[in-house]
Amino acid sequence: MPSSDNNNIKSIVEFTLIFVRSDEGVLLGFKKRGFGVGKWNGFGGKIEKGETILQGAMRELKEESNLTVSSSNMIYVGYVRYDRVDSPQVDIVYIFTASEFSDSLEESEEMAPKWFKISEIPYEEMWGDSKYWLPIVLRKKGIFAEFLLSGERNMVKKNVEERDENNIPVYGE
Ligand SMILES: CNc1ncnc2c1ncn2[C@@H]1O[C@H](COP(=O)(O)OP(=O)(O)OP(=O)(O)O)[C@@H](O)[C@H]1O
Repeated sequence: MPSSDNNNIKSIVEFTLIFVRSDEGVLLGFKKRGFGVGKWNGFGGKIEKGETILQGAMRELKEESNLTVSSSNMIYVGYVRYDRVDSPQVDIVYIFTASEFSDSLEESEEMAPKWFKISEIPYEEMWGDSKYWLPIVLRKKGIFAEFLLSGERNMVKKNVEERDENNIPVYGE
């Protein structure tokens, strides 16, 4: 039976996000403009038409920090799904880590990069959901997380699952 309940029709927007690790800790960027301005986050952005998720993640890291990570050093750890009660847009954010990289760190027009010790990550100056799942990623575990948001960014519901390496979630499966 065809349905007139359009609340379940969602438009998916896919993003990438990478957390680069080194002896100095984890690399975050301070967002200087656009979505998330004034917050610290990993590096990433929208996946463009014609590129793979992996290519998108590598391109955004390069654009925003000048670092290069080869595809074999990109580690996919899972994804975070953001649904909204008041909008049909669902954001899927594919999360990567890497600890091998080349080229020098540079500030970009979008991001000011800085290394943080794990114990000094500024969760209060990041998106509010990060504190629920980033610690899991930094313990080298897989992640599946879903958040239901309303209004400006109130969290209505959350589900955060730590995953083993043989159970990393793939969106759409
Ligand atoms: C509720 N939903 C969300 N909550 C928290 N973080 C989210 C998110 N949805 C996307 N993200 C991340 O935020 C950055 C967007 O960056 P954003 O500047 O929009 O992307 P991109 O560089 O492609 O922008 P331009 O369109 O080129 O300006 C990028 O790291 C992406 O992973």
